[in-house]
Amino acid sequence: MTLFSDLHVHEAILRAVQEMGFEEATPIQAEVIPKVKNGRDIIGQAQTGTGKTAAFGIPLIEQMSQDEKYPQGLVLAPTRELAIQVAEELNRLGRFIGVQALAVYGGQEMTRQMKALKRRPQIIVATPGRLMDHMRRRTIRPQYMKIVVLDEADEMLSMGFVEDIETILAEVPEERQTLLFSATIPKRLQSVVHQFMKNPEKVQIKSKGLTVANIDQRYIEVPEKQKFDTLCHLLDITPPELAIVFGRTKRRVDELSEALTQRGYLAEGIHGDLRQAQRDKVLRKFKSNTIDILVATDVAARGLDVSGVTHVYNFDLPQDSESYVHRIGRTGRAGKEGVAYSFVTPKEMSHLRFIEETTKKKLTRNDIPTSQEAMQGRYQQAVDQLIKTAEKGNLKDLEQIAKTLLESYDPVTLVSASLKVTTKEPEQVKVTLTEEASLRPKKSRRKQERRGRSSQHRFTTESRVRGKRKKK
Ligand SMILES: Nc1ncnc2c1ncn2[C@@H]1O[C@H](COP(=O)(O)OP(=O)(O)OP(=O)(O)O)[C@@H](O)[C@H]1O
Ligand SMILES: [Mg+2]
Repeated sequence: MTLFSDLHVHEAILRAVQEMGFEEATPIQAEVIPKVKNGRDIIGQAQTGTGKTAAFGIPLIEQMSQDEKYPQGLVLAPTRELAIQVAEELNRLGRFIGVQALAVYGGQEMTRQMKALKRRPQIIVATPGRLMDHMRRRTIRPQYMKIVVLDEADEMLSMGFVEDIETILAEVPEERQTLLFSATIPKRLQSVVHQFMKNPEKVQIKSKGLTVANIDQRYIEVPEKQKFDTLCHLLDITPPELAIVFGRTKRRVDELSEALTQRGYLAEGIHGDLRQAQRDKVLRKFKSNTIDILVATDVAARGLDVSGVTHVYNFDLPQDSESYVHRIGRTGRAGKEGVAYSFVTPKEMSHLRFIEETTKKKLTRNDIPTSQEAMQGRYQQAVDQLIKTAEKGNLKDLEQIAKTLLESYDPVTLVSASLKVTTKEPEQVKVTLTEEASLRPKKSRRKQERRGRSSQHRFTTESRVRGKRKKK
């Protein structure tokens, strides 16, 4: 066990860390913090939800000086939501030491960002496209940057941001320190990565596989047409606290969130074609538990840290095993337990085997849940609701009515009837989703790696659009 004080973290940051409730450093933090302080370039790989943000955030904040006029630290992130989240975490860590971070991302008014830049934050957290806009307008000058962090580096590089990152780094002083983090750093990207770095040291937290042990990973072999009922049944059998359902395309996400709403679940969708204000609103509702199901494309797969996510459903199996790792990693964070279900069509079974081989983790097979099981689940929810209400008390107003009813009916009939009234109706609403084609069988990993970087194919509609980067 390593305490933050053992790592000689600045006192003001120690205070912040305490307030955030961190008792000890996670393994990646314990390894990375001293190394960054020594000035090394670092490639940090550790599983999802293990505190990589603070691993780079703490030493980054420590090296910012308060009297510089220009930003000295830069964090690049692949999505807007992640940029916002990382800036928030840095601001929490930096609040007592007086270091500020600002998120700068597409879809937000330029004027607003320019105004915020006038407050002279020491750290800029940005999506690459918007940062380049600011650099062109000279509203952000990278000449004084000392440290650059590429969070979710593999995603940014395989998304088609390589040129942007090259452009950005060309303007950052050579003698900078470069840090690169992700839960997955595929071999095929290592040569790209090295071009941005000086003799980097790889820090990899040893683990059995790419995924965390506290996620219970299951799969259900299910024909495309039965996926939706299967999802509803699972939601009824074990209602999640918060759940994320991943779909392959934007259309899929729209249709799914609509269908779930029709069936009475509190769900909303998020994807790259929505206006930023809408994306923010949906995420806010999810974080505040106003909705309990977030339906998303891979735009929500990377880095997002929402506490209380108990379940992830891969409604559609992802193309890449990296995407699988990150999607399911939205649960089981910071040592908590989580469950991840993946729906696999019969034709996709070989693709599932490929994912298992890459992540070094076998998934547990589950049968398709039956309507009876779902019905039992709904009854159980009614029972829970009844007991909760009974235990809460404050039922005085109804007591007399209850007594009168008991004079004419027996208690068993009455309780059964009240359960029936509170039980959620079974699937009456007919729902039809546009069918998605099964994924083509994936080549074996070795063959794929031999084919080199050209094999970073990304077939999904979402990724193709994201590849154009402005749409992110
Ligand atoms: N030392 C710590 N003790 C307890 N909780 C921590 C600690 N460090 C970070 N956390 C919390 O753990 C959660 C996950 O951290 P973080 O988002 O940095 O994970 P990550 O490794 O970047 O995951 P991902 O690969 O999904 O991006 C956050 O809520 C963070 O505040
Ligand atoms: Mg992260």
